[in-house]
Amino acid sequence: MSQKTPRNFFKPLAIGAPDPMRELPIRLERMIHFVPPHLDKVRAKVPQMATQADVVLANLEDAIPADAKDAARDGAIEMGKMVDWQGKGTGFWSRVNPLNSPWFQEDVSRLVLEAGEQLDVIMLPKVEGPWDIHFADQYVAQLEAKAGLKRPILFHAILETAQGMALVEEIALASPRMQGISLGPADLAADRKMKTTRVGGGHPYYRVVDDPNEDGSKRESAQQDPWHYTIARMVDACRMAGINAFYGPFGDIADSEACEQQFRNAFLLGCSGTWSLHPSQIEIAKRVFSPAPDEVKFARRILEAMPDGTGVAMLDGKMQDDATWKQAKVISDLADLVSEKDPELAKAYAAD
Ligand SMILES: CC(C)(COP(=O)(O)OP(=O)(O)OC[C@H]1O[C@@H](n2cnc3c(N)ncnc32)[C@H](O)[C@@H]1OP(=O)(O)O)[C@@H](O)C(=O)NCCC(=O)NCCSC(=O)C[C@](C)(O)C(=O)O
Ligand SMILES: [Mg+2]
Repeated sequence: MSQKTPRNFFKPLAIGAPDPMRELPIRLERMIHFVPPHLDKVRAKVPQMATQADVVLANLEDAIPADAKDAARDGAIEMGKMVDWQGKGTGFWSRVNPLNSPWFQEDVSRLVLEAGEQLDVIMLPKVEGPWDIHFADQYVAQLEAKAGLKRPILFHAILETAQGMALVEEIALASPRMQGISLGPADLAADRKMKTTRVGGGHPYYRVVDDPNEDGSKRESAQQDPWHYTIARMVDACRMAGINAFYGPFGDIADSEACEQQFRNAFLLGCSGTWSLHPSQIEIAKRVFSPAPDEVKFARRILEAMPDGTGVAMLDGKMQDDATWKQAKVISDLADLVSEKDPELAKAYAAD
């Protein structure tokens, strides 16, 4: 048997570590905003970021130069103390360096021992299989016990390798700490030997061409989404495990239109949120990952038309039944969560 027994799955992995969570806390996580914590100027804006983003993340991994890793770690711990994260209802996460790097051990030990009470989630990059999660799980339990933490720290894995992709279901199920998974399109592209130099989004060469026209006129063609399979598979793995799927980074900061479309496709396919690398992407993510008022109103009409969620009803010529009731509930519940945080949208959802 390669799996733990059901009873042991929810036992703490170290004496004195907090009990693992059986249900994930219900949180609005439309965007995970990436902060380079070694830069004093950017770190100074963290209190402001905490009022704008649902989650603020101290990034210690890629994009932080090797000679700034120590400063980034110090900056991340300072970020933990700069804001009353739980009081504010904003998530505080950190992306640590990978397990095979010279920085992982110190990243995790210092974060848990010095900022463990504030830290909601550790993001683990380049996860290859469940063994990576098991190792980090045990290590964090030891540290939680040492720090006397009462609330367990959760894990978020990034899918960045072909092997991680092939084992995504096992990764999603590896521990009760698993909160979610994001797509890492840049590393994944490299590992798969995709011929791209972008961070997410489409590619002008990846397209479908219409059949030839009889008159020989120019054939229509359109770009396709090279991430469709990956995102859909990630969503299935996450939802099977009862955790959340997230899109990830969109590197062309200047192309807000393409960013919005990529985010929207992920939202429609089931993702709860995305990453923002630049302040301008926070607004895009907020727009996309909050359901549109028209959709919310229609969803609530479905719920009202079928109060106990069974039977059949017609709304505007469209058949509704138990399954559309469930779809409507997803949208309505998300709108409730958004409304708690956003009075403007609460008003728009409630308006006739
Ligand atoms: C892209 C960069 C260099 C452009 O930075 P910039 O300074 O050139 O941009 P700007 O437009 O000139 O900045 C305007 C203002 O916003 C500030 N600013 C700018 N960014 C931020 C930020 N994030 N948070 C808070 N403030 C920010 C910036 O400091 C400036 O402030 P100022 O007006 O007071 O001078 C910059 O935005 C940045 O460093 N972003 C984070 C990048 C990052 O974390 N990359 C790694 C994640 S993606 C990844 O790892 C891939 C993955 C998953 O692993 C895989 O696919 O494999
Ligand atoms: Mg990466």
